[in-house]
Amino acid sequence: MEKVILVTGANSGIGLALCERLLCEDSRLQLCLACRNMQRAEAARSALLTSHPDAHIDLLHLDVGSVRSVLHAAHKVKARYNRLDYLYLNAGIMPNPQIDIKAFFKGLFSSNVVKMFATAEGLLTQQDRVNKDGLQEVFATNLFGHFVLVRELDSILCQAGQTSRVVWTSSSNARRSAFSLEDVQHRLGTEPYASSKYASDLISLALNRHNNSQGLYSSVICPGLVMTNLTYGILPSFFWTLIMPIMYLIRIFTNTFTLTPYNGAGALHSLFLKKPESLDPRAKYHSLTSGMGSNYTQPRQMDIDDDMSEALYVKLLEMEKAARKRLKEEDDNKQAYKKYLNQTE
Ligand SMILES: NC(=O)C1=CN([C@@H]2O[C@H](COP(=O)(O)OP(=O)(O)OC[C@H]3O[C@@H](n4cnc5c(N)ncnc54)[C@H](OP(=O)(O)O)[C@@H]3O)[C@@H](O)[C@H]2O)C=CC1
Ligand SMILES: CC(C)=CCC[C@@H](C)[C@H]1CC[C@H]2C3=C(CC[C@]12C)[C@@]1(C)CCC(=O)[C@@H](C)[C@@H]1CC3
Repeated sequence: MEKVILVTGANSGIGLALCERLLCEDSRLQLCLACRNMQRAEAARSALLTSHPDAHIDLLHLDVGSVRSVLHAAHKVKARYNRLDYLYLNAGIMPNPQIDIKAFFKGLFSSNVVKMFATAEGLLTQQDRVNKDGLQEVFATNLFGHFVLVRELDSILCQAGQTSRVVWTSSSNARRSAFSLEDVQHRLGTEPYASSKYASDLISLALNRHNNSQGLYSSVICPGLVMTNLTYGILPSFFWTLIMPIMYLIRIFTNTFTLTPYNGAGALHSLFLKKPESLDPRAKYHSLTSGMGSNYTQPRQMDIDDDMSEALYVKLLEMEKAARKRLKEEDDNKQAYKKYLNQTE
């Protein structure tokens, strides 16, 4: 049987570019596009089929920000496939981003200018909100839903005599100082995106510790700065169009300005080609682009430690248990109410 690959957030940007690159690599792959909006998912499948008419592309409804949707989607995946070779955890959000203009101009004339363009450290804040599960939306989407998905798919990811891979689309915006074990959802701060991405770096390390012996390997990548719906949400699109020539100019000095989704998906693609045993669990694999526009991948050590990653892993397990309990209670209450209605009729 051909390799089975599931990509979350596959209908646009980096996720869609990854699917295109994977099909160019091997058009016989079984691709599963896991998306929250089926209309956009259909459009993505049509676009992929235009360039690869014989490709095997399935769609799966998945709202990674909802635990119920994750459990339902995982159930469907297990019914559809008897193996899962690659699970790309790519869906992500950055709601209500705000740029600190003063910090931007200050950074522009400081020795930290290259770092500022690569990581946006000190430049970017977001306004988060609580979702239906009672969780912070950024945490729920970028981290927790994906964590529950990996756990739920464990039976087809960890199979005897076979290796499987989980790849997280993290970011160079991930920063230890934006994350706190006392506030893993980042309820109290203004950098939920940086916090959620740092948490995904930690969780990847923990997944390796707990699952390598069963043949499951986890890695993290950073796509660089890519022009997608996510980045277009940061500033008005006319502004981006206006500064595009400047962006290409900056790329001469900053290899992290990958700019196109194709370039951004470079590290995701290169991990597909690498043997899992050869990967460094403490490295983040960066998509980079030279001034002339050629694309390459480079591993860089992450600022993470085992104790913190284990502590977060334990916390997420507890949160997962609580979420499952809450959903079960909801289902039981619904059942009891239905029964009551039937009896009173
Ligand atoms: N662009 C950049 O410069 C960088 C991006 N990244 C990361 O790359 C990843 C992909 O983002 P990018 O391609 O840039 O942006 P896009 O907005 O184009 O892609 C994000 C994808 O995630 C999906 N998504 C969002 N929320 C959910 C949800 N609750 N359930 C299911 N799918 C969801 C979106 O679906 P929909 O179309 O329905 O919204 C979309 O398909 C993200 O994790 C992002 O954080 C990291 C570093 C830099
Ligand atoms: C290029 C010019 C002249 C102005 C743009 C300034 C900022 C809008 C821009 C500078 C660094 C960028 C950046 C990101 C967003 C846009 C910037 C802040 C990200 C935070 C986008 C999402 C990510 O995950 C990061 C890897 C990006 C880091 C750099």
